[in-house]
Amino acid sequence: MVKPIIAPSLLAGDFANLGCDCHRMFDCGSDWVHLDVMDGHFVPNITMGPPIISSLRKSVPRDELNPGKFFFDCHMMVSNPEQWVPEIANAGGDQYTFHYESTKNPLNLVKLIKENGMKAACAIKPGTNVDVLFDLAPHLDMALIMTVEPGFGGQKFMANMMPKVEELRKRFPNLNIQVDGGLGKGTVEIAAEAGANVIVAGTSVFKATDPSQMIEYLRNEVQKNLVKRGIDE
Ligand SMILES: O=C(CO)[C@H](O)[C@H](O)COP(=O)(O)O
Repeated sequence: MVKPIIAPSLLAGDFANLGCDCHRMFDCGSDWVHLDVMDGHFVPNITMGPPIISSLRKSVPRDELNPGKFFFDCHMMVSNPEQWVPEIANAGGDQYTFHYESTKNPLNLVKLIKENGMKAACAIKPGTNVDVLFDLAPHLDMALIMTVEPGFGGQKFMANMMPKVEELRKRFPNLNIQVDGGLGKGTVEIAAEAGANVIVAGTSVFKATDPSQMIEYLRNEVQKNLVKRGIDE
């Protein structure tokens, strides 16, 4: 059974005020915040790394009574993802999403992430076949189907990625399936219908007049479809 999880991407926030934006998103009802780590090598952009995540964690400490709260979902768009696992764990990351395309041994990497106390997730770029996730999925806490080429916010949602989501959902009814890129009103409906339950949304949430309403809208769209499939928690 899965539930709707809405993860605003701080990539669309104000980089001079990331701590405030992080608090604002949780105050607006987000389940997670999505932190896009880019190294300028795996993708043609550079964003944040362990020092910023560590500062954000100090600004938004974990709630010991509610361990799932204030969840940092770290999307590692980096070459050599093995290198950063301990640092992201020490910085306060809760989930480590590596790219399938960036590692030679995904299963070993999953083990390393779990040994470091984080949840393990694997992402695939638009050009990567979903089949690569079938053997790995039973070991994962989440799979991420990219709906844009990774690297930049504000791009157009690729609806032709939905067969990947459908195929994964058919095979793994209890897996968290995340979509990332171009999600908002008009596209979340398509992703939710395909079976996605974890929605990353940067531009649509940060540019909304009322981010709380947008987060609620995204959550309702996912919930409706999970109920339809009979897999809601
Ligand atoms: O991973 C990303 C880019 O690589 C971002 O998380 C993603 O693009 C979200 O931004 P938006 O909702 O504005 O499309």
